[in-house]
Amino acid sequence: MTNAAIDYLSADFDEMSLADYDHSIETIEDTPDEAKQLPAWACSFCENHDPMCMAKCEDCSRWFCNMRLSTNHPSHIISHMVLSRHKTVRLHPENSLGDCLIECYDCGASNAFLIGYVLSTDHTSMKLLCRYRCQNKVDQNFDRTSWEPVVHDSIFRSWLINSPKPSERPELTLPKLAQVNQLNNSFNTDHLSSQSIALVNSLNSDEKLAPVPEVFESAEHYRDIFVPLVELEQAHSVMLSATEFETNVSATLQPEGDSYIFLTSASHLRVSSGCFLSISHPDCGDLVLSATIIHISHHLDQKIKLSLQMVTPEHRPLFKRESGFTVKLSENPIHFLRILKALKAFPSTKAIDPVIVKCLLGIDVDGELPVGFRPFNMPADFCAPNINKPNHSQRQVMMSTVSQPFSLIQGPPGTGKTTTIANLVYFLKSQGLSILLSAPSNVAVSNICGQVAATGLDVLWMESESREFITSPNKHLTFLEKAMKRSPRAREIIMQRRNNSHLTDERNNNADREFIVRMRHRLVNEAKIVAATLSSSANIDRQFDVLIVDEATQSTDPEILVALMHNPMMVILVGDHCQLGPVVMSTRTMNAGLNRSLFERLVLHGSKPLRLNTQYRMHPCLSDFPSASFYEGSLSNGVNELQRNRPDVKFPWPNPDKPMMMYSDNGTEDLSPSGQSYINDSEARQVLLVLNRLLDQGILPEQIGVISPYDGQCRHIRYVLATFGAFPEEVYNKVDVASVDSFQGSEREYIILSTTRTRTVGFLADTRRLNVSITRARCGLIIICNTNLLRRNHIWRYLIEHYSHQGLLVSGNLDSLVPIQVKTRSRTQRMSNSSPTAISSSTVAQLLDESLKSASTDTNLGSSPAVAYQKEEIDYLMAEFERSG
Ligand SMILES: Nc1ncnc2c1ncn2[C@@H]1O[C@H](COP(=O)(O)OP(=O)(O)OP(=O)(O)O)[C@@H](O)[C@H]1O
Repeated sequence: MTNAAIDYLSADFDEMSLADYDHSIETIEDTPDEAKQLPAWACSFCENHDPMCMAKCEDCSRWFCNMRLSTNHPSHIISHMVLSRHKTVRLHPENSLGDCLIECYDCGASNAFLIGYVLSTDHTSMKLLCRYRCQNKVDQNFDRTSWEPVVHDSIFRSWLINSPKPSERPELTLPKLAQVNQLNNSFNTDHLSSQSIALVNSLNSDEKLAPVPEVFESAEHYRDIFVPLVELEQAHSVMLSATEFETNVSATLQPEGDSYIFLTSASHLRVSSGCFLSISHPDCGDLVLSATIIHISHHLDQKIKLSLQMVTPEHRPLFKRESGFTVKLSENPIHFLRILKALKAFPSTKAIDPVIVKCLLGIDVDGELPVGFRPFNMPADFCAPNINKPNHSQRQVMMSTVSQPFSLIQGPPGTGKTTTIANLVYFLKSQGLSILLSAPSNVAVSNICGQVAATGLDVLWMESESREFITSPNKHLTFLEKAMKRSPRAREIIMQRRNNSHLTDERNNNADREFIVRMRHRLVNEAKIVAATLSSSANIDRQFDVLIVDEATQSTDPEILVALMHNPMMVILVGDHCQLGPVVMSTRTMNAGLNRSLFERLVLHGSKPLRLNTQYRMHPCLSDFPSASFYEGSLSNGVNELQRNRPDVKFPWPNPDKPMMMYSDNGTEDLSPSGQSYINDSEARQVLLVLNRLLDQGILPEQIGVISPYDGQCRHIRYVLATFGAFPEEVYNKVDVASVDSFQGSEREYIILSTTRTRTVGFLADTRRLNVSITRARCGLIIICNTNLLRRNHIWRYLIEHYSHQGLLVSGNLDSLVPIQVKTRSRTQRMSNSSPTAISSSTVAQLLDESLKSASTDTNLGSSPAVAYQKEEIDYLMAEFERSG
C-alpha cells in the first residue's frame, strides 16, 4: 500500500461522519455471508461480478471491476493497481476479447499503464502496442499517430472493459474510498511483521490530530503535538515499504571493480543512493543478497543501472540468472526513532539551554541570554581566506547573527548562503567556539563541509556508516577516512571490513569494533568543527557551542530538535521558506502542519529573518520575476548582463537581449508507466528539439539541466533523448534530467523546464515549486508548458503575462517562432515591460500560504529523486480527489 493511497483515502475518511463510518463498517461486516455466494471473479471492493466489467490483477490474482464511485474517481481496478503498484491485468473469459492479458501485440510487455492501441489506416482493425518498444515500429497498415493509452482518465477504456455508471447499477453498494483503502491495506500486509501490521492499522484511525501551533506553551506541549504526527509518518513509511518490491524482474548481475552492477527494468521501485536492497531468486532457495545502492544511472529503454555494495558475502548463484528475480527495498526506521527519542526526552532534558528552548517554542525571551553566551563584534573587514569576500548584505547578516543567540538567515536563490555559513564558521572558530554543522541531507552536509574546508579549517564529517561506500565530494573529510589516516590499525580494520574478510572471526570482530568506537569518540571530542545530518547528529555524544543548520527550511520542526540536543548557546538556521519545504508523507500530518519547518513557523509567528539580498546566479532578466513575486522586489543582482550573455550562442530567443522564453505546447498528459506519475510526450519531444539546438551551439551537455515537476516525465524525457536524439547517447547522459524538487540547490547555465500537466494544475500550483523551477538557470531559461491550463492558476497567470508582455511567449517551429499575446485582466494588474513584475507582497504572502496548505515535500531522503516520486503519487491521487470534490 502506498502512502498516497492512504493520504487520498484518509482525506476522504476524515470527511465521513462517524455515522457514515459505523454504517460502512457494518456494510463491510455484513457482506461475508452474501459474498460466499458471489462468483470467484466478483470485485474485491464491491459485489459487481458482471463479466464484461471485470479484470483480474495478475500480480495478486484478485478480481476488480472497472466502475468508479463517481466521475473522475479511479475505477476499482485502477485504484487497486495504483495503491498496490500492480500493473498486469487479465480480461474475463466472457469479455468479447476473451481470456487474455492486456499486453503488447509485438513484444508481450504486460504493464497495462504502458499499453495503448493504434488503428489501422482503413480504421477496420486495431492493435495493442506498448508505448516504448513498439509504438514507433508499426507497419504502414497502421497509423502510428493514432496511438492512445488504454487507461484514460483513471479508468480502462470502456470498449476494453465495460464501465457502467453507478446510476446504471443501483443494486450495487459501492464502497467509499476510505473503505477501498482499508481493504487494500489488508491485501498488502503479507510481507509485514506483526509489529508493522499494528502500525499500519493505526493509519486507519479516525482520531483527529491537533494542529501545530505557532507558539508552544511548554516542552510537554511540543512533545504532545509532535509525537502523534511523527508516529503517523512512521506508519506511512512502513506502508510504503510494503509495496516496495517487484517480482519476476529481468536483470543482469555482474561484478564490476569493488562493487556489483544490477541492470534492470524494475525501474518503478523508488530507489535512491543509500537505499537498502535485497535480491532473491526462487531457484536459489533462501539465498538473499543484501546490498546498499551506491550509484544509480539511467539507461535506454527505461532501464536503470544500480551499483551495489554487497552486505552478504555469498551471492554467486545469482549471477547465472537473467530473469525471475525478486527485488525488495527496505525502509530504515532509524530516522523516525531518533526524532521520537528526542521528542520524548525533551521535557525532562537538561541538554538544551532554557533560553534556546524558549526560542524553539516561539516564546519571547525578553533579552535573556543562554548560559555562556556573549555577543561578538565582528570586524567590519572580516573575510575568511580562499572564499568570496562577503558583500554588504552578507556582512550585515553576519554581524547581526553573531550578536544574538538565535538567528534565522533567509537566502533566496544564489545569494551565497553557503559562502555566508563558511565565513561565519571561520569567525566563530577564531573565537574559540566549537561548532556543529548540520543539514537535513547528506548532499547539503557535503557541500557545506567543502566550503568550510576551503577556508583551511579542519572539519570532521560524521557520515552515517551505511553511506561508507557511496562516493560523494569531500569524502576525505569523513570520519572513516580520517581514522584510516590517523591509525594503521584503524586502516587495517576498515579495509578488512570493506573486503568482508572480518566476517570470519567473531572475537576479533568485537575487539575491532570497540577500537573503532573509541577512535570515533576521540576524534569527535578533539574536533572543533563537526558536521552531520540532523538525523545522524543523534549519534554524536558531546556538546557544541554553536549549531548551524543549512537548508533548515527543508527539515521538519522536530528534526531540528534532534540537533538541538547538543546544548548550543548559539543557533543559526539558514534556509529560504519561499522555496520548497520539508516532505511529509501523509495528508493528515501535512494538514496538521508537520510540513512546516521551524524556520517557517517562527517567521509566521512574527520573527523577521535576516535576508541575503544579492544574487550571483541568474541573468538579471531571469531574476526580475522571482524578485518581484517572492521577495518583495528586494533582490539585487551581483552579476550583470555581460557576465551572463552568451553572444556565441545562436539560439532563437524571441528577444536576443533576454535569454528566456515560454513555449506554449498543446500536447496531452498521460499516466506514466508506473501508474503513479505523469508524462507528456509532446513536451518531451519539444525538449529534445530545444536541447539539440543548444548542443548544436557548442553548449556542453553538463551545462544544461532539464527539469520537470514529475519524475515520470523525467524518465520519459530520458527515453525520448536516447531513442530519437541526434547526438550520441553519452552526450545526453551528461545532461542532468531531474525533478524540480531534486534540483533545489543546483544550477546550470541553461535550464529547460517541462511542466507536463494539461488537465489539472496539480502540484504546479505550489508557488514555492514555481520559485525553484525558474531560479536554477544562470544564462537562459526555456519553459515548455500548456499555457491554456496554467493561466487558470493565479501565480502562473502572472508569469505567463510577464513573458507575453515582453514578446517572450511563443509557439510554433523553433526557426519561425510565433509570439502569442495573452489578454490581461486590467491595466493596473498588468506587468510592465520595463519594470519587474509587480505583485503585491500581500498577494504573494497569501499565495505562499495557500501553497503551504496544499504542498507536500522533502526530507533527508530529501533531494533524492525517490522522494520527488512520492510527491507525485500524492499529487496524482490528491488531484483526483480534488476533481471529484
Ligand atoms: N560575496 C560574494 N561575492 C561574489 N560572489 C559570491 C559572493 N557570495 C556568493 N557568491 C557566488 O554566488 C554563487 C552562489 O553562492 P552560494 O553557493 O554560496 O549560494 P547559495 O545561496 O548557497 O546557493 P543556493 O541557492 O544554490 O542554495 C556562487 O557562485 C558564489 O561563488
